[in-house]
Amino acid sequence: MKKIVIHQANQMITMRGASEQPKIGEAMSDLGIIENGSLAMEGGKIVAIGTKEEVERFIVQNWGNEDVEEVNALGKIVLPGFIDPHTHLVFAGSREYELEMRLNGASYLEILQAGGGILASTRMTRAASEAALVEDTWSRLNRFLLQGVTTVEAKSGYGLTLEDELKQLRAAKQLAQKHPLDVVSTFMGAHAVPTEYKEDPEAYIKLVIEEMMPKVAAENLAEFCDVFCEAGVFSVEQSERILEAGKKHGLIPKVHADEIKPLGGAELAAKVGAVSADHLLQASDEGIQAMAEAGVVAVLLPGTAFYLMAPYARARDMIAAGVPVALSTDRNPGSSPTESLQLIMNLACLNMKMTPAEVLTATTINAAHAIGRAKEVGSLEVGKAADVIIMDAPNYAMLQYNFGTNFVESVLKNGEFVVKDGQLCFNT
Ligand SMILES: N=CN[C@@H](CCC(=O)O)C(=O)O
Ligand SMILES: [Zn+2]
Repeated sequence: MKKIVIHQANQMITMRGASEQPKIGEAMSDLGIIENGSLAMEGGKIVAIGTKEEVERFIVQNWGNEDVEEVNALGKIVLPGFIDPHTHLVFAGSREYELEMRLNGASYLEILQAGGGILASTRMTRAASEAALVEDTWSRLNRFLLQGVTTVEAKSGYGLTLEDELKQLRAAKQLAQKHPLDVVSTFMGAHAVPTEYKEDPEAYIKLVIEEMMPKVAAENLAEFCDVFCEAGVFSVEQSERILEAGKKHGLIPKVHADEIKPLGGAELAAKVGAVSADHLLQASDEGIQAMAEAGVVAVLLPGTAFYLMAPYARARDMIAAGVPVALSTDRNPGSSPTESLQLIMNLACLNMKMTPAEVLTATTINAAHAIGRAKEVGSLEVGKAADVIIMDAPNYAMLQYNFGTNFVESVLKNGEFVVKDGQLCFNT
């Protein structure tokens, strides 16, 4: 089994100690940094981590003279692979013309209500084959990997018929099997009411609950169920029904909550026991409190606020209230067309006043909690997957001092190099 050791990082950012519960409050600033730290991996897992001396001792005692690939990280930082817990990854086509419509005054919801937005991507995705979706998405995953993202969540929701939702989820499953990046799927049949059900949204909800969910569960195509709980899309009451039905099929709830209008999505997430509530630009004080009490992770998406020119979520109030905060790109073709999680961290820092330390917690261990993967990834600890980033920066504060810069030099996924010297280097 392949053995690799990374020697002497300026800062080895471990994120240790939060695999059971996400980090909240001040703990979000504790990165578990080991100065001059080293890391040994074997068989895809981390087998030793500590100071240079501690890891050298491990190697002498356990590996003797066996072949070891040695990587020098002197002057660099090493951290867990980033996790992006909210994307609409699999879709066909693009909507560049909408940017100009929005610049001329049309709102995101107006475009959707006129049959554009999500519904435009739905038309293009319906027309695409599963193979074409896999091919289109492949390059997006590559761009994520080049940015240091090693696990990504992916929602359906551009099919909106039984067959097209299954097609999107099957494409995600193929990608999970073929691409080195881990893809974790969420069923989001309730992303919009498709045009053909405009006059009878209840009939569409029936289709989602009675036909889509059983098939998604039977084919084991998703772990989570998400709903766009928004004015003019799905009401709080409809969202609750959908999420409760999902639970009966073993699908863990997530909510697109309080994105554009303060509807009560945060409160709903707490009520149904959602693992996360996402967006939250308009979340109420009561909603934030309810999330803190129920331990719902707030997945904040500052790229969407930036791109929709909307007010940012109140990250500071959430952290003060004890809500675990995670960050994500919300990669999608309408409200956040980017794979740059590092830019998202810059936006979170400068526009939501999250500190350089907090944004790293929010994109590693807390993001892992938002998709139920915190026991496997999100921190550098013995026994966890060797998903590791080496960044060409002397300390983590550099990542937020600069903006729009990709500091990733190398990425290891399950103990194998997938990016080296800034270039993809995996075989499929
Ligand atoms: N708000 C709903 N869904 C996506 C946008 C999808 C789209 O515009 O295609 C989001 O999370 O921002
Ligand atoms: Zn979304």
